[in-house]
Amino acid sequence: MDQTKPTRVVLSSDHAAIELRQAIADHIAANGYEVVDIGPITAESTHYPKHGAAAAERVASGDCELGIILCGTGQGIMMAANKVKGIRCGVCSETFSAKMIRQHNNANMLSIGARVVGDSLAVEIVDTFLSTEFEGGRHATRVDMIEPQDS
Ligand SMILES: O=C(CO)[C@H](O)[C@H](O)[C@H](O)COP(=O)(O)O
Repeated sequence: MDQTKPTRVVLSSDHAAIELRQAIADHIAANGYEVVDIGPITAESTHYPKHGAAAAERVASGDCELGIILCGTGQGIMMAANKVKGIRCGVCSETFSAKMIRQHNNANMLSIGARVVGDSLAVEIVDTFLSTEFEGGRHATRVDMIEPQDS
């Protein structure tokens, strides 16, 4: 990461995670990250695929360096994000996985289930994800193999 300017982090969710998304946005903004919260604003029922894809596009385009997305389980919105070329998103319910998806998988997006983990654990997971760097080396070879090869 370029340490000379704040890391831009895109946030999105579906209706199941509006309050947790706001708590995460406030927390990471207070810690010096630039938050790009692309909504939705209300808790009206909505469709997680469009919100996962919209956040993923922000990361894939380079507008944001990292992304954090949330839905009820974290699973559906993660699946949608991972359909976007260049996105590596993992669902985490504990901090060890949040550390490893950065160190070994160079994940550029994190997904959390608001109906799975409590708010304080979610914030710990976010902090771990944001503060862990990719190790490179043998892991870079493997991460390169994830991207579909053009035929
Ligand atoms: O967990 C989810 C997908 O993996 C999402 O939160 C879905 O929107 C969830 O299925 C929502 O269910 P709801 O009964 O419509 O709130």
